[in-house]
Formats: sequence, structure tokens, C-alpha cells
Amino acid sequence: MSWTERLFGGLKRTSDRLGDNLSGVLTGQTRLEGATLDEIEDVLIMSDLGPAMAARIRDRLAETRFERGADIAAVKAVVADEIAAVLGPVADPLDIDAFPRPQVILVIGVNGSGKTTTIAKLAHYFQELDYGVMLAAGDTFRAAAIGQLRVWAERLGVPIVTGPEGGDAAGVVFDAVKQATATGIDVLIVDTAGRLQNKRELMDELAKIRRVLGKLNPEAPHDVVLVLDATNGQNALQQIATFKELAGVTGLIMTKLDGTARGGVLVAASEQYGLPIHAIGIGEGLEDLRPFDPRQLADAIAGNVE
Ligand SMILES: Nc1nc2c(ncn2[C@@H]2O[C@H](COP(=O)(O)OP(=O)(O)OP(=O)(O)O)[C@@H](O)[C@H]2O)c(=O)[nH]1
Repeated sequence: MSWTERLFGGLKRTSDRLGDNLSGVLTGQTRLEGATLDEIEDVLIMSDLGPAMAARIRDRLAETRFERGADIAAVKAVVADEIAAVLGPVADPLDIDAFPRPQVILVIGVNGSGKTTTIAKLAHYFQELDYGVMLAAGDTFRAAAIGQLRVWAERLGVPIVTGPEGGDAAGVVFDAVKQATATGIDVLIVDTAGRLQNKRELMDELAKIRRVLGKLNPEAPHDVVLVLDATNGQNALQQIATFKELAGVTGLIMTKLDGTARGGVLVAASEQYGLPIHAIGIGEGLEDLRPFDPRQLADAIAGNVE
């Protein structure tokens, strides 16, 4: 299957939900008015697009004259246009342009968000671009997290720096940067612990990692990427707010868009926070994470197909 097919297939539950809910509302008028617009706005909010986005689409629909009648296809086209307008400015693939090398990418996010898998997919993505990649197991709280990352590193054939369970995460990161620098690595991807229930500890740990990194390279970390699980719907938005404050997030990756009817939350996140979105995850395989084409993604979310 091509990426496009996987993208549209992965987002099918999201687009079907929107389409099913719209179909009950539309009666083919040339102009949409009052009550119908209200109902459409509710449908859009229920699709996790967020109230501001729903209002924006409503305004567009209100001013549109549907020559051939406002059927589902015509409305979805307007929805897709508006989504594309929001996603366009935030779509921002991760570039490796740090000098001196390595570029240090801290990956943060709550446990279970798909962080480890995303790190593996990112490593694979950079390998395909011919960059030298190294991983650092900065989540020292759980032996399982270290083990899981090591398995990925072996599968990918990339070096990994680990420490003992319960060890000092900043120490692991320090060793990793030194090794990466000595061996000419281009990109160092750092896993971190995701214990949001203990904000103070998390903040202290990230601050310590930053301090240690800063000693070796004042520019590092170059990226602080928050991994979000789309199936968390509106909770994902809350996580952005929290991690933005705690960790100085510089960009987002949203995973599990394939398993959910709540993919609209990606649009709400973009609309609300305007943070760069580096990539999306639409499956568990290494190939299932890519930078995205905002127009194509908008069509997939809205189910806008000719
Ligand atoms: N369907 C789908 N599943 C995903 C995606 N990304 C990750 N997963 C799955 O989600 C589960 C959690 O992923 P992990 O990468 O282990 O998540 P984590 O955040 O590191 O979680 P912990 O190891 O618990 O900290 C795994 O079963 C992954 O295979 C995705 O884009 N789509």
C-alpha cells in the first residue's frame, strides 16, 4: 500500500465519523442557514476539531453559495480547505541542520503515547536520509523502557547509550552526546521519562538534562518534541499545555491517528497552539511515521475524495 492509501485508510474512522454525522444534517440547500449551520457546528465540535475551528468553518459555510446544492461532498470540500489552511503553516518536517553536530532531539510525552515507537520510526526516517543516528535511553525509571529501546536500536542497527535502571538520566545523555560527538553522529534522539503525575520531578529531571547538555553544546537540545496519542482526544490538548510549560516543547508528533475516530484533535491542537507539527504516526511499523503534506492530510481527515 502507498503512503497515501495508508493515510486515507488510517484516518478512515475519523473521516467516517464526520461524514456520518454530516449526512443527517444536509438537505442539499444552495445556502446553509441558521439551524443547519448550528447543527454542522455541533458535528464539527463532536469531531474533536475544537470550537474555534468549528466556528471558523461555520463562517465559511455561511458565506458559500452551493450552486449544485450543499451535499456532503461539497461541505467536506469546504471543511478540508479550512483544515488545510490551519495545517499549512504548522507542517514542519524535522531538519538536521545543527552545527556542530550532533543535533540533539529530546523526545517527551506521557507513558503509552507511542514515544518509544516514534523514536524508532524517527531513527529509521533519518537513516533513510543517510544521517548517522544514535539513541539515548534517558527514561531510566523503567527497565522495560530501556530494554524496549535497545531492541529497536538492534533492529535498526544504530548505536545506543543506556544506563542502569534508576540511574541518572542526565548522565546517560551526557555520555551519549560525548560519544555521538566523538563518532561523528548527526542526530542523537533522546528518550525521556513521561511521569506527568509527578510534575515537579519531571521538570527537575528535564532541567537537569538541559543543564548537562548545555555544558557540552549551548544550542542543545535543538528540538524538544512532544509525542501525543490522538486517541486521547481532548486530553492531548491538555498535555500540550502542560508540557509546553514544563518542558519548552518546540514541536509535536501525533501518533495513533490510524486507530481513532478522534483525528480531528490534530487540527484543534494546530489551531489552538500553532506549534510546529513534525510528523504523524499512522501505524506501528517503521514506515508509518512521516512528515505530511498538509493538503493531503486535510483531505484525509475530512474524507474529501473526488
Ligand atoms: N496504531 C498505532 N499504534 C501505535 C502507533 N505508535 C505507537 N503505537 C503503539 O502504541 C503502543 C505504545 O507505544 P510505545 O512506543 O511503547 O509507547 P511509549 O510512550 O514509549 O510507552 P511506554 O513504553 O509505556 O512509555 C505500542 O503498542 C505501539 O506499537 C501508531 O502510530 N499507530
